[in-house]
Amino acid sequence: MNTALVIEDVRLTPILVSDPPLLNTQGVHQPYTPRLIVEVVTRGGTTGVGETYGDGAYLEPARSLAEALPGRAVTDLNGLFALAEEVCGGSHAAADDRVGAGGLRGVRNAEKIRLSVASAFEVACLDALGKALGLPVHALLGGKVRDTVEYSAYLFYRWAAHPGPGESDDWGAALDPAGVVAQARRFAGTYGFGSFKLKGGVFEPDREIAAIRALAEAFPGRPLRLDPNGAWSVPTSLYVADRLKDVLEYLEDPTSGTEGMAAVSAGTDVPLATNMCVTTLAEVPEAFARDAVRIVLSDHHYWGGLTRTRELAAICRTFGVGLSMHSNTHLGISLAAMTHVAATVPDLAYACDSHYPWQTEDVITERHTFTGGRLTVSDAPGLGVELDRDRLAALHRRWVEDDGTHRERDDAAAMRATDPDWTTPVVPRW
Ligand SMILES: O=C([O-])C(=O)C[C@H](O)[C@@H](O)C(=O)[O-]
Ligand SMILES: [Mg+2]
Repeated sequence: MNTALVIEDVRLTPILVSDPPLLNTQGVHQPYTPRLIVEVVTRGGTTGVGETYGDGAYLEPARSLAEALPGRAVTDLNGLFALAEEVCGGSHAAADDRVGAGGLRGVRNAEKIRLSVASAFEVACLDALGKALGLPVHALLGGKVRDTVEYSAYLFYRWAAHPGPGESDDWGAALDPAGVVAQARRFAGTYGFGSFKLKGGVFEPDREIAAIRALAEAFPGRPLRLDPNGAWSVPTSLYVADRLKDVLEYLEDPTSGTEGMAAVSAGTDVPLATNMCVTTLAEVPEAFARDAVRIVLSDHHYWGGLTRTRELAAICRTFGVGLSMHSNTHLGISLAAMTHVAATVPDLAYACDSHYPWQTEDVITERHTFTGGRLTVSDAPGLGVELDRDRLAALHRRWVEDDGTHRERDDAAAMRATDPDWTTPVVPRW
């Protein structure tokens, strides 16, 4: 073994990053949201970085893995996942939880949490290996098949400001079709995005139909998506699909569960996409057999990293199901990882999601820049990003000083600051 590639140390840094008051069916984003930054340091002196969800359920298995990893090589990615199974297996297993923030991204179980943790270590190992060899991460995944990756504008209904403390921005409120169109125009003008996804499930369906119609009028012929995070019944989903069938590229998770998604899919020609109904391998056979989804939105965190995202792509290809990328309040390390893996997937037919424009704080020295709605795939060694240690320390300090209010993402709790009676809505909501 090349001893320079042996892991000597692993550093974990939980942080809180500011987040605007973006609305979804469960409530509103908190002013600060947790992420976990993973650094893998080799004996050769190379440091690789990764990033994942940062709620408490992820920290405990991450600590177990960080303790067990030194002495192994950054090349041993299969061994990394076997080790994760050994050391994080039963730790802090959260049962199926469709009512927490995890409910916005499907089933929540110990395996998915473990994969979400291990994925950050995998990305960090690939970053370190790439830096050590002078190769970009995409080369370690077999090489890029495109030079740029397209992203879509991720539109949210939102308030102008958080009701309590929090960072401010100049986006203003977006609570009606005119507000959504204004937000989309700014996204298109600033970043060049050519397709638009609206986070729905916030208002009753007719109001959201009106917003999508307004977008279709403002951006004729552009791909549009609506994602209520499973908030609708099957009949409501079919009602919306019927009214928007001429303008939607796809409808994302209109209803919850494979059964419902299959029923909606059978009743409309609008393709259904998901980051909720199929988020684990165990869910693939039934969902694909029942034609419940046409597009899987992969999230490399919970699908278990970049290599496994490529495996998912092969499965989807085999069954004629499209693949794109889901996003969840992430920073520049994960955006770099998403871009590298997306660059290697041959049949990427849809613009990927990213929350990144909403995240004004980052832990890398140079922010990613979208041009024409695209990111250029980096050919620099590793992920092509550098950690900004001062920023990392400042965001960690915020995490340390937090009284616990923001260390767990809880959109319903954030909503209660405005509406004390708010509880996570039971689905179907409409
Ligand atoms: O496509 C999705 O469902 C998401 O991006 C999940 C997120 O949690 C989204 O709902 C959000 O940020 O509020
Ligand atoms: Mg979604």
